[in-house]
Amino acid sequence: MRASFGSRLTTAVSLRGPLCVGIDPHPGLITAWGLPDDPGGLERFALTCVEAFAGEIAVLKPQSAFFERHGSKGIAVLERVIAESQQAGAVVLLDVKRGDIGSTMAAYADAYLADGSPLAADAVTLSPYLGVGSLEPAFEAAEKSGRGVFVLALTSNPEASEVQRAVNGGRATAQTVVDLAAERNIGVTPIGGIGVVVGATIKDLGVDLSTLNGPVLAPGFGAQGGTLSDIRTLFGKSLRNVLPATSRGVLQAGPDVFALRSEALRTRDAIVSAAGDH
Ligand SMILES: O=c1ccn([C@@H]2O[C@H](COP(=O)(O)O)[C@@H](O)[C@H]2O)c(=O)[nH]1
Repeated sequence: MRASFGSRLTTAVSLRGPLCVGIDPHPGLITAWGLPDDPGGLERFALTCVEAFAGEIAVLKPQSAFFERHGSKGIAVLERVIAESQQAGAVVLLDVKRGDIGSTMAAYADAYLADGSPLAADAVTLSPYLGVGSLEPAFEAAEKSGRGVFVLALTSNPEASEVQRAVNGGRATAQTVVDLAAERNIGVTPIGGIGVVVGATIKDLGVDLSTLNGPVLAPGFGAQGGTLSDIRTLFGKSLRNVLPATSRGVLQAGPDVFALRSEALRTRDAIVSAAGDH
C-alpha cells in the first residue's frame, strides 16, 4: 500500500528540496533545442528532461496540453514520462486542470488517479469552476490510492482575478476553494493531499492559507516574472508548504542534460537559501 501523498511529498521535498520543474514541450522550445516539432522531437525533448531532472528534483510537472497537441503519439510519450520519472524517484504532478460534473469527474479520476491506469500520476491539477463539490470523485480516488490533487485557487495569469476574487456570501471564490480543501485535510499528518494552486506572480494574497494543512503549488516563478522575493513576501508564514514551480525558466538551459540539471539545481538551491533566510 502506497503512503499518503502528503507524506510522500514531504519526504521528497525534505530529501530533494522544494522545487517543481515543469516539463512543457512548447513548440518554440522544441525547435530551439534543434528538434522537429513532431512526436519524435517531443519524445527526445521530454525524455531529456526526465534524464536531467528525475533523479534530483522532488516534483516534475508535465504539462498535458503540450503532449496532447501531438495526438495519440504524444499521449504515449506522456505515459513514458510519468512512468520513467517515478522510477527515478520523482513525484509526478500531471498538470491537466480537469473539472466536470461528478459522473464525468469520476472517469477523469479513473484516468489520472487510479492504480493501473497508464496515465496515473502522483497528483493532478483540478479546476473548480463547476464547484469544488463536483471534484469529490477525484478527492476520493486520490485519498484512496495515496495520490494528491491541486485545486486552482489564485492562478498566475492576469485575467484570473475577475472570477477568483469575486466575492460570494462574504468570501472570495479563491478563499472558498482553500477552505473546502482545508476541510478535507483536517487532522491529516504530516499534511493532507488536497493542495491548492496560488501563482507566484500574485502581488496581494488576500486569502488565508493558515488552516489549509496541505501543499501549495506556486507556478509563475521564472518566465512569468515571479521572483524568490515575491514568493517570500506573498506566503510569509505559510512558506513551509509552498512548492515553487518553474518550466521555461529552467528549460531554456537545454538541450544539454548537464546544463538543464545544473540550472534546476541552481534554482532549487536559491529557493532553499531564501527560505532559510525567512
Ligand atoms: O496558475 C497557474 C497554474 C498552472 N500554470 C502552469 O504552470 C506552467 C508555467 O510555465 P512557465 O514556463 O514557468 O511559465 C505552465 O504549464 C502553466 O500551464 C501556471 O502557469 N499558472
